[in-house]
Amino acid sequence: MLEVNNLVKSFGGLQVTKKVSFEVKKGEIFGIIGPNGAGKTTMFNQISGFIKPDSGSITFKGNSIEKRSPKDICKLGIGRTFQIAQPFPKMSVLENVMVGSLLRTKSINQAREKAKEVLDFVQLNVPYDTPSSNLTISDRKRLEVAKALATEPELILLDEVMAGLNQTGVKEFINLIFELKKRGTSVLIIEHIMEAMMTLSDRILVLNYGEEVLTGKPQEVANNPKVIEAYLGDEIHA
Ligand SMILES: Nc1ncnc2c1ncn2[C@@H]1O[C@H](COP(=O)(O)OP(=O)(O)OP(=O)(O)O)[C@@H](O)[C@H]1O
Repeated sequence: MLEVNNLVKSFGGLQVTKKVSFEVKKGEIFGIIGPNGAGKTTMFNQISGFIKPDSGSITFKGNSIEKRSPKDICKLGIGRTFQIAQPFPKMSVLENVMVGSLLRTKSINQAREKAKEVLDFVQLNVPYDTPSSNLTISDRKRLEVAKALATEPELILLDEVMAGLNQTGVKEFINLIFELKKRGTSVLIIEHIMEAMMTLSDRILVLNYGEEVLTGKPQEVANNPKVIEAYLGDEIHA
């Protein structure tokens, strides 16, 4: 479904994506992990068109997308969330989600119905007219996912949607993501909560300093000494 090939990106002298390649299959939950600054969000930004790679290619359902705009990429079927959720603060939760659903329809009524359906699916259990600025962290995360889902993605990129949640919140999110998979949506996920990544992911790519350390099943990744070293860094030598 998604193929990333030899992707390279530098900011000034800092190379943050170093010839990274991977593919996400239809229906798969594919995780990306790595220490802070490893280049995970930069990878999402390239896939979703917010920054352009210096070289390499990204193909989605056979379409080359590395030079396309974020809107075109979203229309093709890739939705994303942002690490720092930024809802439109003066708008209600329903209106926020309608911004997403209006990508697929010009009818306000249809957009509203779609937005309600998505809000119910993510279990954002507040009245539809609640101003988004009044939401708790956990509900903001749900709204962030709802906005992305309203664009009807075939592949959704989730960037640390569980950060800051308590254990119950994390469990609820894991169930939600499994539910997405059941509905046929492919998922590319970045998360620091290792337990969640190990439970959810079919396969995991480990990045360190912009480079692939390993791609494998959760168990292979958890037991790999290179991965442990990437995480512990200097501590392991101390
Ligand atoms: N627009 C930018 N300009 C310059 N440097 C950037 C830019 N965006 C990211 N970087 C740098 O690129 C590196 C990778 O950042 P990125 O946000 O992709 O890491 P990450 O793996 O997502 O980290 P975290 O887990 O902390 O979110 C960091 O050193 C960061 O400072």
